[in-house]
Amino acid sequence: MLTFKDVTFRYPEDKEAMMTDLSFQVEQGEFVSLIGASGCGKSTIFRLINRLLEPDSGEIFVGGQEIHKIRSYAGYMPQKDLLFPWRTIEKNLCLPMEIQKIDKEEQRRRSGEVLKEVGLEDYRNKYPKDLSGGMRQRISFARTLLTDADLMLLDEPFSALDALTRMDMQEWLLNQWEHFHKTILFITHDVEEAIFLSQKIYIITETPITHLEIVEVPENYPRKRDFLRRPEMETLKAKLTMQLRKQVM
Ligand SMILES: Nc1ncnc2c1ncn2[C@@H]1O[C@H](COP(=O)(O)OP(=O)(O)OP(=O)(O)O)[C@@H](O)[C@H]1O
Repeated sequence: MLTFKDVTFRYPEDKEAMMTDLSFQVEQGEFVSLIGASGCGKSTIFRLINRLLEPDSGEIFVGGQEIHKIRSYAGYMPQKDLLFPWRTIEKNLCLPMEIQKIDKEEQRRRSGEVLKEVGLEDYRNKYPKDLSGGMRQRISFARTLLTDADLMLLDEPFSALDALTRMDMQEWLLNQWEHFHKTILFITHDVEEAIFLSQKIYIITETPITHLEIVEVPENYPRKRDFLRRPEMETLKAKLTMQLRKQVM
């Protein structure tokens, strides 16, 4: 689904490259978390996929095609929901479709459908202020779904939520993933969140990034949270935490 092939990138202001000859793949339908110390380049990888930045060399492919040759191949969900407070939930969901000049009836139909999928159809005419943090992130996820892209880039979407809502949202997200069969690349700082959610964890171990270390999480879905308390998972959690701390020290 996603391929980085020998990608090199340096911010123009920086002396050193952020990544050199970085290659990795994410397969269709996978749930992959991307972890690494603060400032190591996780969001830069997302910006390269979104084409907010261009590599100095190398290629990025989605679905086997070079990304500069295709449109609407990735949906992006940021940490903050970025909903407009003066627009109703429906109007917020319709905004990207308005920009694409999609017919009003079709906008209503599609936003209604997706609101039902995320369990918030009764909130169509409410405003963002009427919703809890978790609900707003569900709306933000719904808006990402409306891009119709198979690849979803989720950048720490739950980091601003309280611990209990965050757990609910993690379980909710896994249900959505199983339902929609999307490919998810998920940035998090939380090692336990990465283990609970993903099939594979890609770790940035150094900058410039030359490779990603890959760890597989040996647990089938649907997952129950108590698998995190098993000794081998505690060991994995300790190993990943140590790896991240080593980068900071
Ligand atoms: N526009 C820019 N110009 C120059 N340097 C930048 C720019 N944007 C980011 N950087 C630097 O690039 C590095 C990687 O930033 P990036 O946002 O990708 O890190 P991150 O791993 O996502 O960090 P965090 O976990 O804190 O969100 C940082 O050191 C940052 O200061």
